Amino acid sequence: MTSPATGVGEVAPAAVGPGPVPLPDAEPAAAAAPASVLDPEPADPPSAAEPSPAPASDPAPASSTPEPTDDGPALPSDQSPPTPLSVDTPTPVPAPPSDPVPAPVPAPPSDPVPAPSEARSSDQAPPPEPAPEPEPAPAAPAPLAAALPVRPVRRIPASGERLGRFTLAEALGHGGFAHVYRAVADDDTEVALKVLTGLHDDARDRFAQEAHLLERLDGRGFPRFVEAGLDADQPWFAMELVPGTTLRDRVREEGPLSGHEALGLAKQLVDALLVLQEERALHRDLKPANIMVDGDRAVLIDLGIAKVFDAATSTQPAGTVSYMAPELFGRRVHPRSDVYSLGLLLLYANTGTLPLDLNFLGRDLVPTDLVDEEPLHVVPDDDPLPEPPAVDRHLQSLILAMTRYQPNHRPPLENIASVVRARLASTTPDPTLMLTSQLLSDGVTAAEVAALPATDVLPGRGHTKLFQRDPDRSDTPTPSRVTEPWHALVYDRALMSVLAEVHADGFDGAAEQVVADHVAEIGAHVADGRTPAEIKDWIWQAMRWQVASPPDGHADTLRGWRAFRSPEPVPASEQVPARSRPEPVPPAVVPGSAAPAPAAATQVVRRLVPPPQSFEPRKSPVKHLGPAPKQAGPKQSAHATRPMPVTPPAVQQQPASRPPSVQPGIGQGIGQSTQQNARQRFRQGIQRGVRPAAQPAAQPVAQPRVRPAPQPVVAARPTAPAAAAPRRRPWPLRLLGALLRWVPRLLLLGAVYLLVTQDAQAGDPYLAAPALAVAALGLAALLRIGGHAMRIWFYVVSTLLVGVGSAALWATSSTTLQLGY
Ligand SMILES: Nc1ncnc2c1ncn2[C@@H]1O[C@H](COP(=O)(O)OP(=O)(O)OP(=O)(O)O)[C@@H](O)[C@H]1O
Repeated sequence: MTSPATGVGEVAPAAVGPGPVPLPDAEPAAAAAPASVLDPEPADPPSAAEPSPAPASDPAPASSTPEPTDDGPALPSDQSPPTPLSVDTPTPVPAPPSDPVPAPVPAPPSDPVPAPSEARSSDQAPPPEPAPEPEPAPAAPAPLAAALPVRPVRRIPASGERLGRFTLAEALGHGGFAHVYRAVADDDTEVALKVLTGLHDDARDRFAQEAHLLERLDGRGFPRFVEAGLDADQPWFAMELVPGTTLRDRVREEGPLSGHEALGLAKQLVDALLVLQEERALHRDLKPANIMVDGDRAVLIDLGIAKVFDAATSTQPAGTVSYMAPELFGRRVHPRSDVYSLGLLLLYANTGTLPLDLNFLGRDLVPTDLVDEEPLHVVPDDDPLPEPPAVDRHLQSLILAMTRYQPNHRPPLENIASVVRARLASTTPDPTLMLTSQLLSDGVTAAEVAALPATDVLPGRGHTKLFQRDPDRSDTPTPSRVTEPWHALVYDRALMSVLAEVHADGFDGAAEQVVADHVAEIGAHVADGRTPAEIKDWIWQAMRWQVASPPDGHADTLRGWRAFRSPEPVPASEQVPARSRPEPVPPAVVPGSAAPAPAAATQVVRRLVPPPQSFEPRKSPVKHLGPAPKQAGPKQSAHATRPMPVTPPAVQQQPASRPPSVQPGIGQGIGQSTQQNARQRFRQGIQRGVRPAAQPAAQPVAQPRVRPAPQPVVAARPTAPAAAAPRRRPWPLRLLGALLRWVPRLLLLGAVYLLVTQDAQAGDPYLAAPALAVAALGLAALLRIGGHAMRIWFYVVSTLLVGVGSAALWATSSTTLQLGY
């Protein structure tokens, strides 16, 4: 699924939890920062000089250290015989060792492992390197070692190791749960060998499923299956080594494909997906990094999260955010979910770019959605602004049909295949092929369709009715409003920055409170009636974060997280005076937000430069180290002082080409408005006691040149709902909110007062106190739904106590009366 550098928007499933440690980032600054989620393409892969994924050269200790795994202690190499796939053998899982001890680290090789491209260009396979000698791991400082939780990490094999009859050569890439190597068989044939390195609960099963599926696919559009060792302590399988490069790298290096080339690519991919469909499976992770291209041949790789389609729902959110079909965010897998991703993939192939938030629009796309008017790169002042990439008109209608919001409005693969073939043969395809019976039943007659030219676009209105063409109007209709504005919270970098921290530290329980506070701050209407818990769950799905657990001794609450983050106050001698405290450096670029402006005054940044990284779940070193504000070590302080993001001035002046509601951000608007609040929170509480990192003096930045937004384009965008306006609620409203939050407390106090003062003999009603308590609970619940931070559990417990107390009093007094006292 991923190449050496996990991409932005590629939230590797197994980068969560106790999976292997990803490659160290090339840029330290980038490494320190959480990053953008939805950029379509990953950061550039490391160069040959950079550490390779091969463990021997990977300085990440967790990656290179053979440690005990959940399947048992790691072995230096796997010599087990291959398993014939036709026989399903249950995998023995040895009990984990009771007392895991750090295992030796393979000695680093003297020469860096050659980069895949270098190795592939060579005709001769490099001679197998001798297995590295284990050497004792360097002793960690005692206090630090004690602070580190013991996490089982499956070892990552080194070049030169043998698996079955194969000798591993260089690493070709890795994802969250497996590493792929070029390997040489005893008979000198070359294969791509995939080794399981992730430690998810179901990693073994998923891995075996991938191998079995690959075998069944028999090389039709996928690498040919060769052999597997699934019973091994570290399972592996060998497959055809597909020459060439990924589509992502090809587009980056050689530019976008022409319309005809993209249609040729579409044909091969649709055929491959039809084969997959025959096997009743879905790929679920179609993206340019998962397509190998070699000349005109395209091969789909990485069936790691392919799902054999047996139900309408999935328990596991999966996919790469930028290319994910909207229904997958809600865990509803549909047989046409791959059709959606393929549509966006073709857009990327043909234009070399993918607008950031297409799958968050909540409606069918229109032609203007497909191009991003803002240039992707740094433009010197004197240069003319580059034209936005144009989509081939034949592809455009195809892409618009394939990316319809409702899965059953998308054409089936068979129809897409027919249209693509017709286009490649320069004949006119039947226009009804791009429609579905569902779409027709929603309001378009076959006659209407036949009246449209075959190459025409059939934009949807909302996602139910087709646009009825008005002969007097040539412009595109304005689509209906965005239906799910709260989805845009994922672009809110202030919120996402805190959530990424909370999650990285293992405090998922605190996240709900963070969301509740944030929504209450920016306006409850943004939540669109969703509860903080629902929003939090959705964000976890969208980011593919798995449930984490907090470090021992800390409650999984916001308070617990704060305590974890700042257990000790910073001594006065080390505190930086508030006024001289430097502004925090923007740590991350989240989708749609802008990157820091370059230093050179002659250049401006139009959008994300360099490509931002995704929030990689659970990569924060803080989860191991805990807050150490007093320790001045650069690594710790770099993370511990990770500040709330601040938009650099040059970037704030950028024109938004999308309305704020659908743009990365509710984003720009609310992101900015909440930035101050978030920063305030940052200073006041969330990172109390942590000093922000020093920041170099701000560089002078040129005013960005603003491309005047073409009016029709802006008009064609959805209008911003009220939720989008940058806002901080006016003080009377905030005061009213604070007063309202006091009402349930007062009601509860009244209930308790009644309870303790009521006098049975005076005939006081026993129901008054419970009634007041219930009213307090109800009001608190309403306020909570409205986005206020209320502790519902407190009201529930209090109501129960008042009820029980009243009942007890009533029982006592009636007994007393009956006895005649
Ligand atoms: N058959 C193959 N031939 C050549 N190169 C391959 C082959 N399979 C994978 N690769 C290379 O290895 C890289 C990683 O492969 P893949 O995406 O399958 O890894 P993964 O560990 O399954 O990813 P994830 O865990 O994210 O699902 C690819 O980007 C590609 O460069």
